[in-house]
Amino acid sequence: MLRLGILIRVSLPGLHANPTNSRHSMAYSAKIGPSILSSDLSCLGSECVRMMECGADYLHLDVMDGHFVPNITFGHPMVECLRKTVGQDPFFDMHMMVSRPEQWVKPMAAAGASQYTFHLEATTNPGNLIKEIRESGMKVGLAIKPGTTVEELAPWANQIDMALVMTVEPGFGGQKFMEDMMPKVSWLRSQFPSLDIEVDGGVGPDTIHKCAEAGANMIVSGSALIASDDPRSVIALLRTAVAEAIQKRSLDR
Ligand SMILES: O=C(CO)[C@H](O)[C@H](O)COP(=O)(O)O
Ligand SMILES: [Fe+2]
Repeated sequence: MLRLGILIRVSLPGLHANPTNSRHSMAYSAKIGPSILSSDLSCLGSECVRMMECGADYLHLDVMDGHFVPNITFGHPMVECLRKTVGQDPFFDMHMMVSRPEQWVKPMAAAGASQYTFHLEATTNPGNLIKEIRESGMKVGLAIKPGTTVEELAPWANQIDMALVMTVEPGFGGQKFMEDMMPKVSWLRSQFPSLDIEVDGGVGPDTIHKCAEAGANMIVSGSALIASDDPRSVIALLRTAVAEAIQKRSLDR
């Protein structure tokens, strides 16, 4: 039986697009981040605590503004309350499905966000936004919608901590997983072997193996996990699938 959360070291000379300027460490691991979008929103704090107690590695918090996507969720005041409820330790990955993501960097940092994941489609100046996020003390995630090519993300890959490949059109939980996004993940993994690569949308026990084989290591799961009678087992299953794929990839080298 594999130990959960297996960590591997990768060393593939020549494959990284720009190894000398890369921010990525030479290790990545399987991490599972529940999306609490599908939970009872009147109990967000206790749902976050429940997910962490069930073995989640981080929390994926979906911020929607009703403009970039046709839905509204919550903003930084809610994040501040969640931080107080769960304490300092849990990692908050803010999935910012908002227009003008620049305007929420400082409020989110002050509220206790750990990583600010913005959409490439939402800004005209990704370089400046990356700099502002980092100066605010957060990690940087860069997300692309299904219609955006991975080549458009590539120029920024060495400046970010995580790339998010959306596997549904952003806006709603509970949608069908888009398997045709997997070539994007495979390409990113081949070009940036140590980059954290996240998938989000329709991911659960039925679809995790496609994501893991393609090379994703940060797994967002919403409805499949939250609605489960046994979220602890689902989290363990997802993590094991990713950890085994990481180990297989390292052995294949
Ligand atoms: O960003 C999102 C939607 O835009 C959510 O994170 C995502 O949909 C997770 O929920 P599910 O696993 O139910 O698809
Ligand atoms: Fe999300």
